[in-house]
Amino acid sequence: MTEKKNRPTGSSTLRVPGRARKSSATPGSRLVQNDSDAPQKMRAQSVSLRTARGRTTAQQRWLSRQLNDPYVQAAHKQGWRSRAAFKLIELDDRFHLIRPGMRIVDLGAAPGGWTQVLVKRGASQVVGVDLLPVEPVAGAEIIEGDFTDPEMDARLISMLGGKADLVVSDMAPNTTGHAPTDHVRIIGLAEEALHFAFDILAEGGGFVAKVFQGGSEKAMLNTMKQAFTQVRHAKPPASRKDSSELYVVATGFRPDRINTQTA
Ligand SMILES: C[S@@+](CC[C@H](N)C(=O)[O-])C[C@H]1O[C@@H](n2cnc3c(N)ncnc32)[C@H](O)[C@@H]1O
Repeated sequence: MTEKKNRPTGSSTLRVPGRARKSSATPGSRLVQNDSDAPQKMRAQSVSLRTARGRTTAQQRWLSRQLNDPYVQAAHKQGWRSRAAFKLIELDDRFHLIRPGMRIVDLGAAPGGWTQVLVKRGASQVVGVDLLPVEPVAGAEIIEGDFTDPEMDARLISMLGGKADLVVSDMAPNTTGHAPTDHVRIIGLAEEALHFAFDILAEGGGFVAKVFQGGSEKAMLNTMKQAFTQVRHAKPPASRKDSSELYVVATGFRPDRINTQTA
């Protein structure tokens, strides 16, 4: 198993309802919105005025965007816990990543939207982890904890009880508002996820991770190109246009191509 301390730092088209209708989905309702570009950004804008209802202007803006977001409304209607669920649905529709009977690890699972999709699309075993608590998802096991803890890999591997067919990571650190810092942080998480994938993936397995548009992930991409048959970038339609997030999708894991330098 790769030691964490040695690791580098660092469709069917979705039919969404029209934008006009108001939804009952508010931040207090069951649908939890924790995409990387949401409340953290709000917190970063610390200087803001409070409205008559006690919300900051940034909170007011976020709420208004939520209420007018067709994906938020569709998630609420269809029972997904996050609008992020649609990102995985769209990625899967395009790349055919999830197949019945698969064993899958879900990194950064809260509030559980991707986990729901994985189970719904037939995964036989789903193991997830998040810093935040996640309400149980039938058919999945989720640990509350930090994926970067040195013992977390072993815990996840033992819970899965065998090799994984797919590792997905939607992990996003709290954003600082300083793009280069945010980029380095998210790439650090994605690299950890990749090296974990090297430890746990079966031959032919797949890997999906959230990254931010930037440039410094070249080293990670080169490593991935050695270890997988195909590596592509994708920005699913559900990913907000004003967010620099995108996903790297690697398929056809080739364990024989992993050498000590790569791992
Ligand atoms: C965008 S959300 C994931 C949304 C999820 N895919 C869904 O559909 O519901 C990103 C998550 O990454 C988690 N995260 C960030 N850093 C983490 C870490 N070091 N270990 C575990 N989870 C982490 C955050 O707590 C957050 O819940």
